[in-house]
Amino acid sequence: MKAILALADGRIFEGKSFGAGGEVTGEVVFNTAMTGYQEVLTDPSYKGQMVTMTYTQIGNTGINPEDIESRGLFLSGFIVREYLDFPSNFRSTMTLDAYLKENGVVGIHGLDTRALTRHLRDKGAQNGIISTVDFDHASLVAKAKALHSMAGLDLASGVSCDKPYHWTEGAWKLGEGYPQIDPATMKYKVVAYDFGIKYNILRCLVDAGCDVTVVPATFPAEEALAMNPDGIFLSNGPGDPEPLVAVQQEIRKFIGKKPIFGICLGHQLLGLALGGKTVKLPFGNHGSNLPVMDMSTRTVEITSQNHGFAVDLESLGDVACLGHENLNDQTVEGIRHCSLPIFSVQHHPEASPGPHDSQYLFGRFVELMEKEKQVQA
Ligand SMILES: NC(=O)CC[C@H](N)C(=O)O
Repeated sequence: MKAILALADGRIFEGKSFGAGGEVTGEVVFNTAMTGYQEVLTDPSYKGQMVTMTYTQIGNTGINPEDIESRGLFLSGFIVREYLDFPSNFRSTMTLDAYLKENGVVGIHGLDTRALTRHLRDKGAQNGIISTVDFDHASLVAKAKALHSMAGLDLASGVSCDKPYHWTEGAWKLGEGYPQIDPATMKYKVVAYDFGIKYNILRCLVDAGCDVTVVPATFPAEEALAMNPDGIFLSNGPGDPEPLVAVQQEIRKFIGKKPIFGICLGHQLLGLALGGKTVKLPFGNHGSNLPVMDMSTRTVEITSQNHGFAVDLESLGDVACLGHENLNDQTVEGIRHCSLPIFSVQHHPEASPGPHDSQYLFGRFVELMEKEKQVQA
């Protein structure tokens, strides 16, 4: 069956349908990861977006029940060069096509994703529409043009959990799967704010020795402080951080009281809570092969990233300094509070998919909590 992708600036790509049929809209972004499409599909930070993979063959490792990063699929469309319907992977239990159908995600394949990526890189990420029901170019472009920009949209509240829960699962091991860890053996009590949290972040926190309670995006800071945690974690999530004003106000209540670690949207929210500003990037960074420098050690790490917004360093004045820098576009990749045990990164140390170079950051969070414990003792 035919499918068409139309961009708001009038560019049209014709291809074939796979996954669910219908008509969907969203901001079109490109992801440069060569593997891990299942983790990309289940990353809640893609809510409101349609993702094109720059890697050409997608579907060849199928879908398995273990590599999911959240309770569902939140992106609206999936765009690939060549969809392969015959997976070869000992863990695969279904095809990508069946998975997208089951979850109502519209897919398009057989289009020139390199031309699409170059277009987005040169003109910027923009709204688009995929349709298997309307093939009129002018009508599709008009619908794409009428969409609201990603800037200004609060999407995190829609993907967060509804009530607090305890997380006890550790990292996956070949032949063993995911272990359940006894919270009694965990040394650090962490309250993790869920703005669209990826499961592997929770597993990495558990592996680092944290007893994790996940709380909804709107959870009052007073209630979190009443749990007497050793640290506060702020998760990744979709959309623009700026409209999440109430969340920023709650985060401010932890500053000076608890060690804080933020990832991606959590990092941007922390920047805003510290009095800084965020900006929308032309096409962002989405992939698992992006170089970053840790400014405290000048070590380069290859990272997993998925963001369209970034913190503006100058707006933070002398409250926080540059913790990490993106070596491709020199954007702020992390910030460190000048005097308090507070830091955050724009990239994803939990990887999933991606290299594990940055996993040491969970250890850094634990070190900050340990130091605080000793000061309190
Ligand atoms: N992965 C994330 O947390 C993304 C953060 C934010 N939605 C952005 O696009 O910049």
